[in-house]
Amino acid sequence: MQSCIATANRLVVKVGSSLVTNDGRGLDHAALGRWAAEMAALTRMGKQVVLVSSGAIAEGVARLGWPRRPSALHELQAAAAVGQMGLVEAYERCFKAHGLKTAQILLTHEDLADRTRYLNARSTLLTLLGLGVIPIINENDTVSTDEIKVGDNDTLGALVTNLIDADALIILTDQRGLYSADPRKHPDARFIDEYEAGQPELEAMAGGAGSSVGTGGMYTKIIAAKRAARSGASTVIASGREDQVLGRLAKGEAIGTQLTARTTRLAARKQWLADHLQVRGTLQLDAGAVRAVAQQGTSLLPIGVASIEGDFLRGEMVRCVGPDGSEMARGLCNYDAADARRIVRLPTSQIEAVLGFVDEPELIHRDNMVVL
Ligand SMILES: Nc1ncnc2c1ncn2[C@@H]1O[C@H](COP(=O)(O)OP(=O)(O)O)[C@@H](O)[C@H]1O
Ligand SMILES: N[C@@H](CCC(=O)OP(=O)(O)O)C(=O)O
Repeated sequence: MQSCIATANRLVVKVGSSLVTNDGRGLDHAALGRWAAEMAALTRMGKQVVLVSSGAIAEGVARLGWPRRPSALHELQAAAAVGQMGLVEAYERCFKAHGLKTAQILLTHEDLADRTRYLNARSTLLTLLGLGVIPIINENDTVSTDEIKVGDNDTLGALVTNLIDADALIILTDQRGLYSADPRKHPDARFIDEYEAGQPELEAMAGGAGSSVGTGGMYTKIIAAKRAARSGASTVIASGREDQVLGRLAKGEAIGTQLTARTTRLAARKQWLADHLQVRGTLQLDAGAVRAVAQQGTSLLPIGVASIEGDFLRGEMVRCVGPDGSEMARGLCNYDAADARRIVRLPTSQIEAVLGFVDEPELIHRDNMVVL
């Protein structure tokens, strides 16, 4: 089997607390340096890399000289604030050694649940990647209370994977990958090389929370892989202590456990389009446009739209109906309702003359449309 990382262009790499902090003893600077060197090599191969790093609380606990991880929320939040400083300072230094700039992004659940904030987070991350910067993400633990937090960084890694349409998620941890049972308790457990993400039997293999340093254990990694697979991204769970783990995966070597997404990214996106978004308006297509979209699989151009109902913003979901009023497709409109009204029935070449700008030549791009 060739690792899915070989063909992935955009990657999210998640590293867990026990790895980052030497099992809670304090930041493992040598390990951070090794991962930074490997991620730098990936960027030289043309891949875009986002790092999701845990370890703020564990590092804060070590810096404050506390004997163990506290349980009171305000103490955890205080520890996170102290530890996050050390984390980003160390990463900045490690990436700088390879000529790479870093950016700190602290996210909360609300940033990913609220549509406007979601789009802002997405566009900031994509801008940073376009600039060749390595975004380093963690949950904003100091302001996240139980009710509103993502809770663990495996889940955060999957949410970020979906947020930026990454091709794959790599979860580095303190085990070689997934075993048929927790290897700490079952030394005879069988190693899993590859499995289809989202299969229920995986959840049975992963016990509860793992080490005393991290939060998730293997269970949250399995659920993260299931989540990432919904947007068509496969997940690799591997040991962060394995020599050259990222570089070897990028060369196609099968290391760790690969949890493969069954659907392609495009098919997953279309499923999401079909299921999840609120419809804000209606485009009435002429018979020629219905034929082109439904039978020839083309994008929807303004010339094929007779009229528009509703009030929607650029990027919002609209319904496409035929001359008989029946819904035949849905998609994300490239223009807001007011601009779209001004360009319907016109050839693409006239968009600029009418609006003074061209966002996209089509009203709805094929990739952002699902035909019903
Ligand atoms: N089926 C399994 N295969 C491998 N590890 C497992 C399994 N079930 C539970 N675990 C435990 O999960 C731990 C990793 O989770 P965790 O400590 O939260 O790591 P991280 O900090 O990297 O997120 C392993 O050390 C292991 O003890
Ligand atoms: N945001 C927390 C990480 C929580 C977490 O999920 O840790 P882990 O299970 O080690 O990935 C921190 O930085 O301490």
